[in-house]
Amino acid sequence: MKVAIGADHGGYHLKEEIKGLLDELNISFEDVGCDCTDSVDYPDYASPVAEKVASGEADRGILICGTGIGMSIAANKVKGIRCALVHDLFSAKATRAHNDSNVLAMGERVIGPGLALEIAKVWLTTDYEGGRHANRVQKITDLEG
Ligand SMILES: O=C(CO)[C@H](O)[C@H](O)[C@H](O)COP(=O)(O)O
Repeated sequence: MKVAIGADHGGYHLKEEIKGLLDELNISFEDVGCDCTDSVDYPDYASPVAEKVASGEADRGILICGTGIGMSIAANKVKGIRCALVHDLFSAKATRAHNDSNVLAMGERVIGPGLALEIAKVWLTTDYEGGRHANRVQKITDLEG
C-alpha cells in the first residue's frame, strides 16, 4: 500500500507523527507538505493528496489540519474520493468497512496524538466489507455524475 499524506500548519506536527507510524507499519508514503508551521491554505495540500488517490498513484490518503473539516470538504470535491473525517475508533473502523473511505482526515486541534495514531492504525488496517455496502458506495459514486 502507498499513502499520500498532507497537512496545513494546523496539522503539521500530527502529520510528522503519522509518518513515524507509517514507517513502523512498513507502509510507503509520499508527503506533499507542508514542511513547517508557517500559515498556509489547506486546499493546497488536500488537492494533491486527493488527486494522487483518485488517479491511483496512491492507494490511500491522510490529511490533517486544525479541525480536519476543511481538508475533508476539499478532498471530497475530487471525483472518486471518499474522505472521512474521523475522531474516534468506532468510526475509523466503520468508515473503512462500510464506506470504503480512501482518504482519512483528522484535526490536530481536536484530538491528542495518542488517539490520532490509533485511529490512523485502525483505518489503515481495516478492510472494506463489500456485500450490502457495495450498492450504497456505488450510489455515492453515482452522485458524482
Ligand atoms: O481546521 C482548519 C480548516 O478546517 C485549518 O487547519 C485551520 O486550523 C483553520 O482554518 C484556522 O486557521 P488559522 O489560520 O490557523 O487560524
